[in-house]
Amino acid sequence: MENRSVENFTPETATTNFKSRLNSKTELKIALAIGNSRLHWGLFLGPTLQETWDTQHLSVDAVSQLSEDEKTEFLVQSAIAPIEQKYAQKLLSLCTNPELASRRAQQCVLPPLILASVVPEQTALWQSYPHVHTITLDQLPMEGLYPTLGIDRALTLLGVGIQLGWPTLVIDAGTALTFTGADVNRRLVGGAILPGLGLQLSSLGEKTAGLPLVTLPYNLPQRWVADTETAIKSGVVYGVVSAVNDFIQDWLRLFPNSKIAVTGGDRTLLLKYLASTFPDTVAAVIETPEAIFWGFRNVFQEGIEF
Ligand SMILES: Nc1ncnc2c1ncn2[C@@H]1O[C@H](COP(=O)(O)OP(=O)(O)OP(=O)(O)O)[C@@H](O)[C@H]1O
Ligand SMILES: CC(C)(CO)[C@@H](O)C(=O)NCCC(=O)O
Ligand SMILES: [K+]
Repeated sequence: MENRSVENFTPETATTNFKSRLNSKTELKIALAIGNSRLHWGLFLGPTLQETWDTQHLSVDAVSQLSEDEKTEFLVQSAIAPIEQKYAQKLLSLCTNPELASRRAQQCVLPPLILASVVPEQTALWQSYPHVHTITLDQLPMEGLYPTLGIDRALTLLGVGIQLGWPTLVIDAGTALTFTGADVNRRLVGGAILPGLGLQLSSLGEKTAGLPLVTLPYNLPQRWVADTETAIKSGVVYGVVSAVNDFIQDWLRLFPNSKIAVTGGDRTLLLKYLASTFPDTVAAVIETPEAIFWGFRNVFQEGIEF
């Protein structure tokens, strides 16, 4: 296994790596986790996660107006351009012949794209990428998964469990806020789903006549307040931290030695609010922004051919 971390991975070494690895189809992989708000990308060289980045969803309408070849070209560019930009390396430089995209894709070494998606409409778009594979629940070495469980929850749980140890509780502060826990036998114990911090704010702003759209405060707001904006912030923030604290405490009663990880786009703010309200609880929580990619890595290591 390669002993290289994201920290000491420079554009220079990347360029060398890409050049030397371009012909090794199995080494370079692009992992794409499709969430409800955005796309989360990870670049793997062998088992090593090199880089992560986020982008917007693709526009379903815009893509549907493209011809098949244009679609392929667009998807390849969407996946590859951020990598080329980061490493100042033309991944497809051997393939600049402006011929048909599909022919071009066939002739080039294109990293396979491995999807884990909870948004079927977005999954469908990516099927025109020349070398795409979708991870499903049955491929994960875990017990007790129920058929409608989100693949993001399962993959993240697997990643954290393998990286940090079992039992494991994962809190994903994304569009939805989820709790997902498994025991020492990698068996899903269960979890819970509630609207995420951002979604609570946007639904109040959008579904009421009298409430404005507000953003998440940088610090813990006052609890008892006499203005509308802060009252919304107070309700959402104190509601969420109380719920999170309560789920964690209950989980620790069941599994006193459990690892507890928090991930998702709102994790840093959530941790900050928790630190101000339940410092003892937050001391037990590990911030794991790349947790879902740990899950991808495990799937890659399981020996499934992509
Ligand atoms: N640059 C950003 N763009 C969009 N959302 C962001 C950004 N930075 C932080 N966030 C926060 O991330 C939250 C969404 O989290 P995340 O991106 O993890 O969700 P998701 O993975 O798309 O959704 P889910 O996993 O719940 O389906 C939003 O509530 C928002 O407040
Ligand atoms: C809960 C979300 C939206 C979180 O991304 C996703 O995991 C999902 O759509 N899950 C399906 C339902 C379930 O996990 O039980
Ligand atoms: K839905």
